[in-house]
Amino acid sequence: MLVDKFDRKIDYLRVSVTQRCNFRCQYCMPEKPFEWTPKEDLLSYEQMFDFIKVAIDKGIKKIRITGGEPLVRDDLHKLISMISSYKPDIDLAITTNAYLLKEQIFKLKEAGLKRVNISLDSLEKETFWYLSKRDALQKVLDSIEAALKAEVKVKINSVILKNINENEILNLYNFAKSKNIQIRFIEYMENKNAYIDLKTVPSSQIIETIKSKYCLEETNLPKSSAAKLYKDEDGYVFGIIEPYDDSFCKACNRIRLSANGDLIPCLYYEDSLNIKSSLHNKQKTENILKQVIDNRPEKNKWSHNKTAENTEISSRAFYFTGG
Ligand SMILES: Nc1nc2c(ncn2[C@@H]2O[C@H](COP(=O)(O)OP(=O)(O)OP(=O)(O)O)[C@@H](O)[C@H]2O)c(=O)[nH]1
Ligand SMILES: C[S@@+](CC[C@H](N)C(=O)[O-])C[C@H]1O[C@@H](n2cnc3c(N)ncnc32)[C@H](O)[C@@H]1O
Ligand code: SF4
Ligand code: SF4
Repeated sequence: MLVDKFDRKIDYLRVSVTQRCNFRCQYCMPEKPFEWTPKEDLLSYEQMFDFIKVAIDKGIKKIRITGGEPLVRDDLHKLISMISSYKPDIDLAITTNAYLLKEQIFKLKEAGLKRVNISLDSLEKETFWYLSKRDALQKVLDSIEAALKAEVKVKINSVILKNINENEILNLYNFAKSKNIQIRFIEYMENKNAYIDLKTVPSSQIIETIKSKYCLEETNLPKSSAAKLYKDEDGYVFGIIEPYDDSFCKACNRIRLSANGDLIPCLYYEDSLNIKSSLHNKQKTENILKQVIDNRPEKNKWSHNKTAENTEISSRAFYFTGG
């Protein structure tokens, strides 16, 4: 079992398989090209799997494949299949913008994928384009249908931004509710790769907006993710993710592997150790894993510094860490 020095059990690994993406979401990536890690520095699937086996043997029970956009690697089903053959009962999921999901979902499901979290920030064609710089809404909606048809468990993630899609909170809510999909609204997290004029919509405003139509209560459902869960009067459950809040750090169970082999102890700290050169040696890989877990901070950097002039802006790119 993997336990850090704050007595938190680590059983969730997020693996980023690429930094590249077919979208340019304003809150995540600059529009102009920038430097990617050279191809030769990226891990192959075999190398990722070498690490994943060690992690599973040490107690990892949930693996999420992310990116960049994981489905730009159109052979992703191969990695899914390696993991699922090694540990069939693992909670195996991906986080995706879903642009390429419809054509891959059956292969992925067959390979052992159990869940998919889909990013969907707008149901309006123009706003979708404005946010992601791609005319892709219909393809994403078709992919959602395809995933439901394939009977893969779906969640939706929506980042809500001031004056951009804050008017769509209820539409997104009703859309997800009508399909019985859990939606999680995410507070925008400032970072150096995002467009500068973006402003977050606080979770309190999101809740108030939903309360204007529905009666809500906070739930006592078991929490395995960063989301606070609420239930409306019809029993529909949705979530709010407040990245600046540190309350879920107390139960944080996750570490991250980047596409170039950086093992990252916490989303909000710059520290990491690269495992690439150790992968041929199981003992060395285990040692690095242990070191990274020993190095996990108690909580995120912004815990006591939430006012504007004190707040640090993360220079870590979401498309690098996988979110
Ligand atoms: N602060 C913080 N935010 C996180 C962390 N992990 C995920 N998030 C945020 O939650 C968002 C959604 O994450 P997902 O990729 O859907 O994964 P998840 O929430 O673990 O998904 P489930 O396994 O379905 O609960 C990410 O984009 C991040 O904004 C974390 O460790 N710390
Ligand atoms: C980095 S993306 C990678 C996976 C995939 N490309 C996708 O968009 O779902 C993972 C998650 O991070 C979220 N994200 C990216 N930048 C963010 C930011 N600045 N603040 C909050 N969430 C962010 C996205 O909305 C997405 O749900
Ligand atoms: S949030 Fe996901 S889809 Fe959007 S640019 Fe970042 S990696 Fe790509
Ligand atoms: S901020 Fe760090 S410690 Fe807190 S939940 Fe995220 S990864 Fe875990």
